[in-house]
Amino acid sequence: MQSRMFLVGLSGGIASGKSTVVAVFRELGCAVIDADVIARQVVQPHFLAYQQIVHYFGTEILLESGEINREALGNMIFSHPEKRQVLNSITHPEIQKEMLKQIFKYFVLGYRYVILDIPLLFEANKLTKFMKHTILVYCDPQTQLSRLMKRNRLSQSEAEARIASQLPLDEKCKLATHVIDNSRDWESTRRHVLKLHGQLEDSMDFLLVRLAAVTALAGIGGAVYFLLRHFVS
Ligand SMILES: CC(C)(COP(=O)(O)OP(=O)(O)OC[C@H]1O[C@@H](n2cnc3c(N)ncnc32)[C@H](O)[C@@H]1O)[C@@H](O)C(=O)NCCC(=O)NCCS
Ligand SMILES: Nc1ncnc2c1ncn2[C@@H]1O[C@H](COP(=O)(O)OP(=O)(O)OP(=O)(O)O)[C@@H](O)[C@H]1O
Repeated sequence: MQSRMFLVGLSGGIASGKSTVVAVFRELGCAVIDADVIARQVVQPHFLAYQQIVHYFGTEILLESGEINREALGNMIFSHPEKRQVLNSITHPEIQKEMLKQIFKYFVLGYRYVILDIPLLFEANKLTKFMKHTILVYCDPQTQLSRLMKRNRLSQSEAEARIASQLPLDEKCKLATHVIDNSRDWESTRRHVLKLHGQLEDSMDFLLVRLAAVTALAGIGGAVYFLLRHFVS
């Protein structure tokens, strides 16, 4: 097991391309934790968040199977900021607990860094202080809108409401340590991810070099102390 590990936060806007970028990092063997996947797990029936959601939003947001109707809940929260706030306050603590467990798992497995894909990373800015790097997956506003409308089959006003529920991408760009522009074709995004992956691996080497230097200095200090104690009276 390695002794030092660091966290890399990855974020973006709705439909800006986080999953697309993360797929390349996974292909390169990186450990990735996806907050959207965890957000789906923690609202399964019998989980605490599920019970709280049904209690607040009512049984009309349930499918016949008893599972949460995500489309209905999405329509409700993206057009009502106060309802969105309630859903966030129910789900976010559960998501964070599960993320911590998974970070620990990757630490035990010996990974030197873990990429945390968190859509609301910069909105909940208290998380960024734990991260050595933050990556923002950007795409220009028109491309974001059209990709979101196409993928989720939304009208323009529905898609705009979802985009408006998050900090503007231009603002997030200023807060990130790295920006990947996903406005163009897949291949140009892929090239950018490969380059950034190289930088993350290099910063890992730098950590190892620092660790080696500190160990060497401690060894030299110990040797000097030993010589002084035994040969200088
Ligand atoms: C509202 C829900 C039911 C919609 O589900 P749906 O399957 O349609 O979308 P999915 O979960 O795949 O999210 C897609 C994207 O929507 C955006 N989004 C999701 N929740 C929120 C939110 N509370 N505020 C702003 N944007 C959000 C993110 O960019 C996310 O990547 C779902 O997103 C949810 O439960 N959200 C609350 C939990 C949360 O904040 N998740 C974001 C990760 S921390
Ligand atoms: N470079 C690209 N060229 C064309 N289409 C793209 C590109 N990148 C992503 N897309 C498409 O845009 C949509 C959004 O991409 P993706 O799902 O990766 O975004 P996301 O940020 O993970 O979204 P969300 O946060 O809403 O889940 C998808 O339908 C995807 O296929």
